[in-house]
Amino acid sequence: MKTLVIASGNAGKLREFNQLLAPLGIDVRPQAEFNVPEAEEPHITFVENALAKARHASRITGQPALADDSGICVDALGGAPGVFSARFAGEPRSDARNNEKLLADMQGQTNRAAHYYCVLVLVRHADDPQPIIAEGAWHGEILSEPRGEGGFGYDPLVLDPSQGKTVAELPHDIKNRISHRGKAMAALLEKLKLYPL
Ligand SMILES: O=P(O)(O)OP(=O)(O)OP(=O)(O)OC[C@H]1O[C@@H](n2cnc3c(O)ncnc32)[C@H](O)[C@@H]1O
Ligand SMILES: [Mg+2]
Repeated sequence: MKTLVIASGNAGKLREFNQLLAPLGIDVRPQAEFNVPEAEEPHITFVENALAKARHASRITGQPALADDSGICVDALGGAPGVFSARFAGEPRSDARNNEKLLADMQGQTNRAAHYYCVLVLVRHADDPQPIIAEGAWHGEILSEPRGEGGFGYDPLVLDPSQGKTVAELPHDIKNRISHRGKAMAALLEKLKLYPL
């Protein structure tokens, strides 16, 4: 069984990576198991932040590492919160306060279009010159009040019009199939066939 360190401290992401990868026989280990501290995310692009997180975890653990940098990009807010999604309402980070801020910023907006975006970066070792990079997006609309109990982060506010449900109302297997992260993972697994772990 191949071991893969997940370079994330987000419990919601870790749960989804487990659901996506454990059935494939990949032994998914959160970086916390190896006492990897949180990495800096100083960059203005998702891909640079994901690469920084993957390298950081791989350097400390000596294992291959997979990082995810993701966020919600809202058209009427010029793409915000984007790469700053985790800390939209400042420190300490809180999904509840981030969601309140998003609702406040969207008050009176008629254009509710938004998309989730995810970049995954896998490095075999910290100095891997050929990181595997894959991305996925998921388009939806920002509601004016939360619905649903599942998922994490902004999920109660994001409606998938084709499902008629918020992401927090979708069963996790459906979210994993159609989400930004699920699509990025499918693309990553295709690339991994060419360059196995
Ligand atoms: O960096 P790590 O440790 O992985 O954890 P994080 O929560 O800080 O992750 P990011 O820096 O990638 O920030 C992504 C934020 O975007 C939001 N987000 C990303 N994917 C999401 C999803 O599937 N559902 C809901 N919110 C999501 C959520 O608020 C995350 O905190
Ligand atoms: Mg982060």
